[in-house]
Amino acid sequence: MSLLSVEEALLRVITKARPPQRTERLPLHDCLGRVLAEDVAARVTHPAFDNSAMDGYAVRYEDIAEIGAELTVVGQSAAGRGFRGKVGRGETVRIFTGAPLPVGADTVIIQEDTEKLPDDRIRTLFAPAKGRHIRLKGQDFAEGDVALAAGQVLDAGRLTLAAGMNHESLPVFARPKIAIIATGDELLPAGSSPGPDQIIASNSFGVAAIARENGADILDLGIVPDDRAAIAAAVAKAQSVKADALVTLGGASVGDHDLVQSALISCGMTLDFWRIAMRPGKPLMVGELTGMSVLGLPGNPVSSLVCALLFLEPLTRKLAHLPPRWRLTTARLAAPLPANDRRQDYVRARLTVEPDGSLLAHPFSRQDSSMVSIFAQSEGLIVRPPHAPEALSGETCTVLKLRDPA
Ligand SMILES: Nc1nc2c(c(=O)[nH]1)N[C@H]1C(S)=C(S)[C@@H](COP(=O)(O)OP(=O)(O)OC[C@H]3O[C@@H](n4cnc5c(N)ncnc54)[C@H](O)[C@@H]3O)O[C@H]1N2
Ligand code: MOO
Repeated sequence: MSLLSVEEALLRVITKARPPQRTERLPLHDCLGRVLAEDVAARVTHPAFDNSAMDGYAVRYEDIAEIGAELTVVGQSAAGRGFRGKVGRGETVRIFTGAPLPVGADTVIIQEDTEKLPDDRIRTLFAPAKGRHIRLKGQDFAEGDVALAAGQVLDAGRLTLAAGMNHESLPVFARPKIAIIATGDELLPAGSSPGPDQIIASNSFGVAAIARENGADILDLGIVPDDRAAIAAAVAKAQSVKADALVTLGGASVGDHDLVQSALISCGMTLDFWRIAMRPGKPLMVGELTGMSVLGLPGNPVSSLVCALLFLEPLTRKLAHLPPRWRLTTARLAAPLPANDRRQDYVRARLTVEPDGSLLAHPFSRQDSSMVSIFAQSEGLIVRPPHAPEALSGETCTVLKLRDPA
């Protein structure tokens, strides 16, 4: 059986996904990490008026071109309370950072470059260039300038700019809705008392976390038994809330109780592919059901998490209009690895930082895809391409980073 490569599988997941065009208007504080749905133009000009960048004195350049000029202080311009008069020959106005530049002045001399004389007079100790320490009206942006564009992700700088442009709310794309169904007769919710042969369903939490941190809202449809009608009922729920994607957990393999694929096909799903050359995660299934992307993840906890990182994360980001996240980096192996077979391997590893800032990857000796404790301790996954030869300690390897090393 020839298996689809990880790259080909990812390409197929991504090219078929259609990002929803739903938008909403949110207060700025709720916009962090959201994606702008429209271009945004400035409602004001910034700076709104010529103003001082420093605390000092507003002067006429021609008066202070020579060091040692003596000037009379005729008033004060503070932020929010400007000087209404005019600066004439031999005159200056005490000015503070952000305060409007008075009429007549064209330069600011900082107070450290002056000394006070009796009778409200000052002497200059330095001759700044003409126009020094002045922020000109509109030098940042002018009313009507489109300074933020549709598709941009809102971060600290862009939120500050939006507020500065006098927007209290912004039009953003709605977060895509992703429904999750855990399947398996053996599963019980976390916090319950497992009887014989029962286990706690854990995967939904990690899979939901991956979707959430990449911009999705989650609809956790809970646990359904290995039963076609029960699976169909849960799928109908996902359709009724118009989920943009459906993720199933478990029942993806070839056992007699692995019914997810056939149940979904009975519901009308078009199967795109099933099974890929990857470890863990071989039984990944991908399809489409009434406009909903469907990802069938394997039940083993580590398999479902690795598949979620490799396929659900990029799918979610596309549905959320977010750019791809670049998780790959390089490290040196702290231990040798055996030659690989035909499946691209994602080897759980701890990462440490060397004194020169480079990363060292320490593969765990136990890689069973049921061992969620090992995954939870891993800072990265060493990527072993299909048929990679044996790797020696100290060799450079590619790592998919899960979190920053401590
Ligand atoms: N004959 C073959 N057997 C298997 C193959 C194969 O190719 N031929 N593939 C293996 C691989 S690889 C994987 S991965 C698993 C995946 O199987 P399923 O997706 O059908 O998963 P289940 O059988 O439902 O569960 C596997 C394992 O994980 C536990 N599980 C399931 N759901 C959850 C959950 N939500 N939270 C925590 N743990 C869960 C379940 O109890 C099982 O122990 O198939 C291999 N078999
Ligand atoms: O690919 Mo399975 O996910 O090996 O355990």
